[in-house]
Amino acid sequence: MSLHLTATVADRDVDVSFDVADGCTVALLGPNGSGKSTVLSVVAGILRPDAGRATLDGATLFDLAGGTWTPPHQRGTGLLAQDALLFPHLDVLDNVAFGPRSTGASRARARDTAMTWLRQVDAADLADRRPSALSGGQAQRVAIARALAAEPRLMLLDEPMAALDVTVVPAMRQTLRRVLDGRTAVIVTHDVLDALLLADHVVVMDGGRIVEQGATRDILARPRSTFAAGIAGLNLVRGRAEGSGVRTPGGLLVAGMPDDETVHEGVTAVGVFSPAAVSVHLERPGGSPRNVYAATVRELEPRGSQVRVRTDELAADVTVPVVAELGLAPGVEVFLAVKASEVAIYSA
Ligand SMILES: Nc1ncnc2c1ncn2[C@@H]1O[C@H](COP(=O)(O)OP(=O)(O)OP(=O)(O)O)[C@@H](O)[C@H]1O
Repeated sequence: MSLHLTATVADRDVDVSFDVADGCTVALLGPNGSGKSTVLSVVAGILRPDAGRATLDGATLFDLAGGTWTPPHQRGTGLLAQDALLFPHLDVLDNVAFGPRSTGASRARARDTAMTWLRQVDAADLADRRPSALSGGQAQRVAIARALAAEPRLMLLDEPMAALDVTVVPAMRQTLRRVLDGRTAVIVTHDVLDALLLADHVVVMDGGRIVEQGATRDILARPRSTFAAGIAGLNLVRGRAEGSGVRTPGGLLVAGMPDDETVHEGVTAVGVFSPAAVSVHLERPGGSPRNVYAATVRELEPRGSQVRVRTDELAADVTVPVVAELGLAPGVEVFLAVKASEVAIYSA
């Protein structure tokens, strides 16, 4: 059940092309407005692109040059949105039985199938409730069962946990991990844990374009886009390779450890380093060779025994006593320092 997609939506400035291999889950990541939901809508058949072609396991979902447009209900795709959108007048069992019923199963058989799926998502005990008597998390479990009961060839999930109380998210993520295992799926998410635990591959979008894609662990370990670095919790500076460093468009030379195989003088490259490797000073530090940036503290964020100090472009993790000693607060001017040995430089 592999998906091949190429699509352009001109008025939203979205232009993408990617594949999802059989049985794999791809996470679509990217900042707000980058086009993730647009891509899902195109695949689901809710939105007609201006150009492009998509096939699912060889069947054409659309081919605009050839004039083919398969309507949403004939695509074999199951869409799970942020909100469960259950039929309010049907009880849970009949909500889930809806898919099998509409493909011709008898009432009894459809209800059997529905019960099987409700068990899969740990919601069998809710079978005779009305949607109005469900919590958000319970309703979303039922929505997952309803989508799966229709036996989709491709599952599309648009931030399925974004509307849920944070306390129910870990259990829901476990359920999704179980039911998506071995299925072909695309999940839109902002959460690094969703990417790590649910997706084999990630596709990172920005401004309607794909800026990087690859195996989840590769992208999160060696991000090449600011967005992927952000969700991986890493600092990233971009520029051109120069000597053993990266020269940013602002003229700053960031010294690091270049990956000799990919980094050649002048290529577009990134310098990537952990906030834990960054020290914070009130005076410009001298001494051992280090990269030093002047910056203004924008935000302080507690992280266990550390505090993440965010500036416009970079972040540093320091201890609480350091925050107190330096009097760090939003608006304070600081110098951030990172040793060249802590900066990985690779082509972008
Ligand atoms: N119904 C619509 N009509 C016209 N333009 C739209 C519509 N929905 C979204 N857009 C525009 O299309 C672009 C992509 O939006 P889209 O919702 O696909 O992004 P997204 O990555 O899913 O964002 P988010 O993370 O905020 O949900 C944006 O410029 C947005 O303003």
